[in-house]
Amino acid sequence: MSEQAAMMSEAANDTAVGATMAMSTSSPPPTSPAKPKLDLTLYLVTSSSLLPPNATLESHIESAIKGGVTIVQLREKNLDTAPFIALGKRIHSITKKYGVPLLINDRVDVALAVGCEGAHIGWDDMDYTTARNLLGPTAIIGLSVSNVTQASLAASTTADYIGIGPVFPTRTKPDASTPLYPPGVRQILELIYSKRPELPSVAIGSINATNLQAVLYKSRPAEGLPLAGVAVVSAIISSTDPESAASTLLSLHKAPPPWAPPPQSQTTVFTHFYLPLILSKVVTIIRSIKEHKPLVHHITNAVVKNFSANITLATGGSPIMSENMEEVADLAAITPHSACLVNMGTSGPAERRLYALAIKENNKAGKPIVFDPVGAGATGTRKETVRWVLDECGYVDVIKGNEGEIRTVAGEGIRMKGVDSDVGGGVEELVKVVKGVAGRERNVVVATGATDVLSDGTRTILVMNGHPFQALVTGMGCALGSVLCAALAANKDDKLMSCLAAVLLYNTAAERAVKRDGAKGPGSFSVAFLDELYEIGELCAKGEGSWLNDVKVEFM
Ligand SMILES: Cc1ncc(COP(=O)(O)OP(=O)(O)O)c(N)n1
Ligand SMILES: Cc1nc(C(=O)O)sc1CCOP(=O)(O)O
Repeated sequence: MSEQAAMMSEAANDTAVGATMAMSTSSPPPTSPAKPKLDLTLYLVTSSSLLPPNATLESHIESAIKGGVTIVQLREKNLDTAPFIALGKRIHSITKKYGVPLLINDRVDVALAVGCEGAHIGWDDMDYTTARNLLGPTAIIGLSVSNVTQASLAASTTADYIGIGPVFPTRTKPDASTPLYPPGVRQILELIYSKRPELPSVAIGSINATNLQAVLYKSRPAEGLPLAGVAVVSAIISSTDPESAASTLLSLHKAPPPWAPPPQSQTTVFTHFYLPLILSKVVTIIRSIKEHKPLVHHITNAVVKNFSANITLATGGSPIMSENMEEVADLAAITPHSACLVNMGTSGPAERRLYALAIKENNKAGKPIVFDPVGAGATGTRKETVRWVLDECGYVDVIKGNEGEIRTVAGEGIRMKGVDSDVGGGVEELVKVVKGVAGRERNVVVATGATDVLSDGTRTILVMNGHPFQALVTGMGCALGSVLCAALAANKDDKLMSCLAAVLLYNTAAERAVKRDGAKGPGSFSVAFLDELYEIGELCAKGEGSWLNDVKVEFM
């Protein structure tokens, strides 16, 4: 008998996690044991090479289980068979104590020898059918997928779960495929759901305490199973306190993300029948800006700072223009009513670091972020900045841009001339794009133009108010970001409703401004516009909504 065969036969006599977790090695016994309970909430995948100095894998795994890890995978790329099996047995004796399943990565032979609960199989490893035949029907078998084609094949097996990755670029697996980012994970979840609706999945690849909630939130399909959990290597294995690293990840998994609207808060039905109710909410939101005087932290371009500050003040908000990295966390936490504008009008490497920090800190504090992808399609650098902000920096509550910018965000190969948008698609086409981006990002998108299009992916509104002079004043477009921030900071319940209030305020102020005496061109218009913003705020403070009599909105 070979050494490997001897070990496999010895392992068959080992007891797995209780009787229920034993797995068969040949033909199943007459009364087949049940499959071990599979809880993928927090999946620890190991790598001894990433342990901190002096730590042992055994103690690290035990601590991580105490912190809340629900399943462990032994993934050791540089171990020969015998030491791999020996390590597997030591780890299994720990995981069994806690009733946590242990799987072996890639090596079905080692899984059999250890007598643990199953194996995780990659695309280049043993084929699923052979692995299932060897491990038996009660073993847990997981399969890796990195694209929809693999997902389709994996979902046609009887695998117990799917590992989807990499979500982000990761140093832990140098040969990993192209990152999927949360929207790519969502596409795979939708595909899996269409083939095997009950099949659970985990995501893997650079998931940590900073991005876990964004991964779960942004990858959630409109219909079907969300991710059952996340799988991590370095976030726990490289920590010097694996118990607290695991418990932090677990609590983040269980808590709703701070940016999620309170349950049942989005009750506004956007139809013409409800227009009076919608407009009365608009008045309430603008009044609440006056009441709360929300702080609007501007990270914006040099060209528009002064104008944006004045617009914020006229609306009833409190502007601060700060690009100091040291202040970002304090500004996000200083008051319950604040929001942050990230406008990439003039952006270089230092600004990009600032955007990342601002998004992270405001996400943590549950404060809304409005992202303005200025000139998104103009250069490769800007396109990459947009991709990076949305895919890798966290969650942005609102994306506001002109048609060209929003189409670029959607992934269209628009070539913009600077920051202007003259892509010339029809409104119907733009509605599809705006809805698509909002659905993909699970946020609100505001596309500005002669007709403004607002959508949260489900509810879509067209606003046909405003005046052509708005396009002739530098900073007019950017400063709408300030008003969106003020409205979102004052009312977090329904973000689309807050955006609608901001857009109606802005465009109605423009229409009223040109009717003022002396507003004959863009210069005098911009002054009259500030006055009108202020005056409409005063009207709303008195509960007065007659300024909304001329609104032109369409609900879709
Ligand atoms: C939970 C989980 N998902 C995916 C993988 C990746 O497995 P694989 O494709 O076999 O790559 P290696 O881990 O062998 O590098 C995983 N291990 N766990
Ligand atoms: C083991 C593994 N599999 C991946 C996949 O894409 O299938 S990514 C990956 C490494 C995950 O490690 P970390 O959490 O340290 O980034």
